[in-house]
Amino acid sequence: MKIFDYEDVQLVPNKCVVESRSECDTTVTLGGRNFKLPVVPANMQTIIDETVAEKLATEGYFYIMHRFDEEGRIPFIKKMHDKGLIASISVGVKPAEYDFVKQLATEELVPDYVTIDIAHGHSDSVINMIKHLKEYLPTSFVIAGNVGTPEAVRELENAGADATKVGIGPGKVCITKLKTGFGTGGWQLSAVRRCSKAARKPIIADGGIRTHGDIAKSIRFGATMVMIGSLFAGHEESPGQMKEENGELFKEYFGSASEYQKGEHKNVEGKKIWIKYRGKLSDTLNEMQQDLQSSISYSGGKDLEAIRKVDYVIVKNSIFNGDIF
Ligand SMILES: NC(=O)C1=CN([C@@H]2O[C@H](COP(=O)(O)OP(=O)(O)OC[C@H]3O[C@@H](n4cnc5c(N)ncnc54)[C@H](OP(=O)(O)O)[C@@H]3O)[C@@H](O)[C@H]2O)C=CC1
Ligand SMILES: Nc1nc2c(ncn2[C@@H]2O[C@H](COP(=O)(O)O)[C@@H](O)[C@H]2O)c(=O)[nH]1
Repeated sequence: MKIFDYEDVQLVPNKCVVESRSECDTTVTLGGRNFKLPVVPANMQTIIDETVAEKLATEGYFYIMHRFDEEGRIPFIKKMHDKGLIASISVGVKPAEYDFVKQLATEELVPDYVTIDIAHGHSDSVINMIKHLKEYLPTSFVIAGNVGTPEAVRELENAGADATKVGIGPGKVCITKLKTGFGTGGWQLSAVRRCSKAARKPIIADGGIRTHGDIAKSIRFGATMVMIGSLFAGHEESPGQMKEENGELFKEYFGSASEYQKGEHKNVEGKKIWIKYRGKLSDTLNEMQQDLQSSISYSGGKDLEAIRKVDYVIVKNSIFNGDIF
């Protein structure tokens, strides 16, 4: 098995067919809707809140609201639908979540997208939740995860998932790889490649994106969409605390399985870091779009499909995926 990660690979340019990078189309379709970028901010409490979700939806970006404000989900769906925006929420797999899904069906509050968000998605608990969602909310687009193997992708797809999310442990605030010895940290790009070869439905590559060029690499190896946490942390709009140190501003970014999220030190697989303040989210989104347009131009095409066909070379081997421990 050929194993590599983002920093080990470079894509090989093809002859340019556009006169300006602005001609390159970065839009993607997921669940029958078009979005401006093949990128979704991570469904984490220090990355997205209702204000950020509304901004993203209004401006034509895909978003997934986190699941950590359980009571807030129903009012959130109502608010988004009242404003004519997509409602995209997350659920877990505990018994109360089954009742929540039934309540949505009873009240005819149908989210457009539902993401099942747990650490070890290749499990009966996720398969059962996919079936429950398909029974009660058959028109919702179900994203299930997280997984790291082709077998898991097939099994979740066969259970009814409309897309799967790939990435166990490559995240910036993830310590799963250190605490358990398992995961796709250090070979996330290869895992995306293996999973996408087995997939019949879209794959969302989740975690380990450290530069905008990694988005193009994810697409080259089969991702339809890329979920990103750390590069979206630290913005003016990012939820969470800000601090000043030696005249510089920082914002917190913590893992969903960290003690900061859980409120206790039990089964902790995440940590907190401070990200240097980055300014406005729109500036980052615009720069991502420009960089991806440039990637498309180097691929010798006019849209994301062109990236999928380019050659690549392995330039080095690494296991730390940009993280310094
Ligand atoms: N993408 C990634 O690499 C990772 C992401 N996370 C994020 O952290 C958050 C919390 O995740 P999670 O703990 O799953 O959510 P929950 O705390 O909601 O746990 C979901 C259910 O799965 C069980 N569970 C969790 N981990 C395992 C495991 N390794 N084997 C068997 N059962 C398990 C839990 O039981 P019990 O707690 O009793 O075991 C619980 O019943 C999520 O947002 C998730 O996305 C966490 C780790 C890795
Ligand atoms: N192992 C853990 N993974 C986590 C945790 N919280 C979130 N995540 C995953 O990380 C990505 C974001 O990765 P990044 O490299 O872009 O920062 C996120 O989407 C989750 O899948 C956690 O506590 N532990």
